[in-house]
Amino acid sequence: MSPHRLVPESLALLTEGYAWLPDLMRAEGDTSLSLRVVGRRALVLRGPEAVRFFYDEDHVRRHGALPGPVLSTLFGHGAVHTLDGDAHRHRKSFFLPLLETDAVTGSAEHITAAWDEAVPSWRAQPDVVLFDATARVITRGVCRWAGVPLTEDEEEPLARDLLAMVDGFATAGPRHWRARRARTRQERRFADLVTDVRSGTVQAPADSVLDRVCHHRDASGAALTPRIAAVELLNVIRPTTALSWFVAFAAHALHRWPEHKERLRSGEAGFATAFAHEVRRFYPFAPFLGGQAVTDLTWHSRHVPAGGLVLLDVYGQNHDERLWKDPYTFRPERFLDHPPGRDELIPQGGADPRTGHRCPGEAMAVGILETLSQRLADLSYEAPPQDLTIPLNRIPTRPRGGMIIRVLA
Ligand code: HEM
Repeated sequence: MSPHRLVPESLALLTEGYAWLPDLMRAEGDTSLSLRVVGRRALVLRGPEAVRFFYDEDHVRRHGALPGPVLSTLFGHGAVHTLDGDAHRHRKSFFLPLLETDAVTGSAEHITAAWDEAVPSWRAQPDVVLFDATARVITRGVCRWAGVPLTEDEEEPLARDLLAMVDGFATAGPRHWRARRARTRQERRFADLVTDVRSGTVQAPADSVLDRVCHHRDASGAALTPRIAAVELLNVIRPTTALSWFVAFAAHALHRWPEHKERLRSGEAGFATAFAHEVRRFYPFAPFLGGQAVTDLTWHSRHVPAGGLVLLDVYGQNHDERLWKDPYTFRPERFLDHPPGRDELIPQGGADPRTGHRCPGEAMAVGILETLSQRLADLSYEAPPQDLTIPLNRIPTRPRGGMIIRVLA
């Protein structure tokens, strides 16, 4: 096989989705790959050792690596995701308190309370699209926890915009334009909120996420502009609401393998955590991560010149049989026997979140997914006939019908 493929790979990504890099790796019989992506040389890699290589700032930088359409929808221009070195470390320090137990338990408590408030209204409806209903629950809970004021009327439009920003980042056409409009609208609204807090018109609860973003200073010592503060505030609220994808997947898993319901209900030590990890490993969400080679790089005899792309095959690594026995079997027990190694399970990035780009919301994501999976197992509902397929050529994907449930009295 030729070392550098010349097929229009951006097109392959759009048509093949999550299977794109794993299929190429399989054809190569290897854990790394050289190819061209929109005319640029690229190195693709996976595995715990590759994770450490990828997260070494002497090898890969993020600035200039993320395409404009991804920034205009998913992350926001000027976001922490795009920074390197000192600028990154300073900005990241705003997010690091999310790793603390207070944030993990506090956010989960607020979101679980919002779930409990919503359940009676679900009973009154014939059918509930769990994906959409969960987004509304999480939006209410995370805003309360973060100190962001939100009236009941504002909940649904905000939840819809937050989902749209994630849903439209990897596609052209109407989903993408909806995502851009959603981001423009919410960046404006959150920037106004920051301005109001700074002027004293709105009170932010002391030490809340809202309070902290208004006072955060960058490496230069300057306060964040209202727009950048809005971008980073959204980088807490938006991905938390994106947990709706994992909750829909958790419901899908409980539908296909209902034996896990009893173990979730029983409160068995460690099982809910193992279940949350397996949902994050098994189901597709982030396909891969990308950066730019700082210098000419060689990985396992494959080369990429300075300025070329380096892609970490996230979905492929989470299903690599060298790391996971029977990778396509949903088996939470694997994490009871063996808690995930730092650089093995990487649905939210790898290496150390304190120094690199790994997701600072990972512990929150696991905590929220644990409690909402338990709530789901406790809920009395049936799933009416619906399309449960999860198309792998759609990024991000989910059960086609959004997991429709009928909540019983
Ligand atoms: C649905 C659950 C989530 C998924 C799948 C997810 C996934 C990811 C991934 C793949 C990255 C990129 C890592 C890298 O570039 O190396 C990331 C970064 C990030 N995530 Fe998450 N995340 C989730 C939830 C959260 C939550 C709940 C928060 C905050 C409360 C959060 C905040 C962030 C931030 C701020 C970054 C950028 C970090 C940096 O560049 O230093 N995420 N996330």
